Amino acid sequence: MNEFSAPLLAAEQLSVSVEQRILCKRLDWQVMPSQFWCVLGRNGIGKTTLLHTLAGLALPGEGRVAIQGKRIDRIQPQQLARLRGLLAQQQADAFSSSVLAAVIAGRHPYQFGFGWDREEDRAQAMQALQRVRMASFSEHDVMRLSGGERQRVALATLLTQDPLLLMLDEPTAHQDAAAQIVVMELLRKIANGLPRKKAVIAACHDINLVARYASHVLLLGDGQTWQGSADKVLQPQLLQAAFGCAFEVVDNGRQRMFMPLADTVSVSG
Ligand SMILES: Nc1ncnc2c1ncn2[C@@H]1O[C@H](COP(=O)(O)OP(=O)(O)OP(=O)(O)O)[C@@H](O)[C@H]1O
Repeated sequence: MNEFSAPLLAAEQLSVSVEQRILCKRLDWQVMPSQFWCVLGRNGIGKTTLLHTLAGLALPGEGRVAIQGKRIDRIQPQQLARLRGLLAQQQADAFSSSVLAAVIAGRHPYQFGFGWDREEDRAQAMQALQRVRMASFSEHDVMRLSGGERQRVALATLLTQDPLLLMLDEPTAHQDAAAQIVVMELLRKIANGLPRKKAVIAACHDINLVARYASHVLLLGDGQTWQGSADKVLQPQLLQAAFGCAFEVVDNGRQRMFMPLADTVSVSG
């Protein structure tokens, strides 16, 4: 097995809990290079907790996570930061900094000695800002950005970190309609990019963006998960089982769209 045919990420019999509640039980899951997985499921089902566990930021209740065949808890932090990176759902800035400085921070897994940034680090950071359409903000203060702008700057930081496995918690949540396309196109391009060594996992809420861009879907339901190609998992009956409401499928000839049916959603308090 070589680096292209071996799983980039493997979860084996992974159970994830919060306090006494089991969010995910004995999950077996493999992410191969060049795949773009989206994780779907209702609020509070455990997408963030699962991503944090897969990233090695939280311990699993049972089972294990391996990246390129190596247990994640046995990988040195600097090496781990080259293998996987996580875009958190929200960014908290405790102090002022320029956008460019915040993005250059993504180069830390490659810095040694005093850790001063090199010209190539700056160039890489500027290129990442261009890819997320934020280059003109490079000298702005991160504390003065809008929510959507700040999130795209965080995405640029992840791009400069340049890990093999990009994990993103709701990367389109704060983005307008056009910016959502920019973000999802970028993620698909990264997964598909030559030499096909990378993969993307993104927790998402927009089923139609997922249908348009993801190659694979992990759908979390209560005590149950469904996984596979996006076409296989994005089925109205599976979505209904996971979200508790019915979906109408509209096919415009280019793409299937999933519309939740309002009269199947319980809105009474
Ligand atoms: N630190 C914590 N302490 C206690 N419970 C927590 C903690 N963090 C999360 N939870 C609970 O764990 C469950 C899963 O939360 P998580 O954030 O993983 O869900 P999610 O699927 O990402 O939700 P959303 O779609 O709303 O972002 C929720 O019920 C949440 O209330």
